[in-house]
Amino acid sequence: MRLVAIGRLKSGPERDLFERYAARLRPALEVTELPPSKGSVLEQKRRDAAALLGACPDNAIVVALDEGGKALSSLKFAAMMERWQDSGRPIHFLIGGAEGLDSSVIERADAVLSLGALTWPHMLVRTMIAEQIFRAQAINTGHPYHRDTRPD
Ligand SMILES: C[S@@+](CC[C@H](N)C(=O)[O-])C[C@H]1O[C@@H](n2cnc3c(N)ncnc32)[C@H](O)[C@@H]1O
Repeated sequence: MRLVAIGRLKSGPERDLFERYAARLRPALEVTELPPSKGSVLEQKRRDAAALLGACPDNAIVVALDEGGKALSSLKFAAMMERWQDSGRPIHFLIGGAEGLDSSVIERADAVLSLGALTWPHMLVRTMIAEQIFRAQAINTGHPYHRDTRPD
């Protein structure tokens, strides 16, 4: 399982929080950080997209993080994670840079996931997806970390 992101997560509280969740994940969540590209907005998006997709093997399940994607419940995300893991294919989560994801990434993606309609900075997106993967793991193993106690 791999997270591929544009930009570097520097030492500090954001990185500590990401690592707190990432350390709990089985299989491990490897991280590939790619340098932000230069050029016009369009060029940056295209170059970032080429780098992001270039980091994914052909058989990868590509999960693009984009605010325009599908906002799933944690239970639905957990069910998808279980299916993806059962497929035996490597799962790659993709996070865009300052200019967001190019349409070529959205087209290649097996799933486009939204963490809500708000735009989040990439370092928070990393932590949020790591936490949701951990939550999915807890749901799929019956661990009490996830309490499904909302009203019907
Ligand atoms: C700072 S945001 C980029 C914003 C960019 N201007 C745009 O319009 O997409 C950096 C990356 O974080 C991720 N991201 C930000 N907000 C998100 C959300 N609500 N849901 C899912 N991913 C999000 C996306 O991968 C995005 O490319």
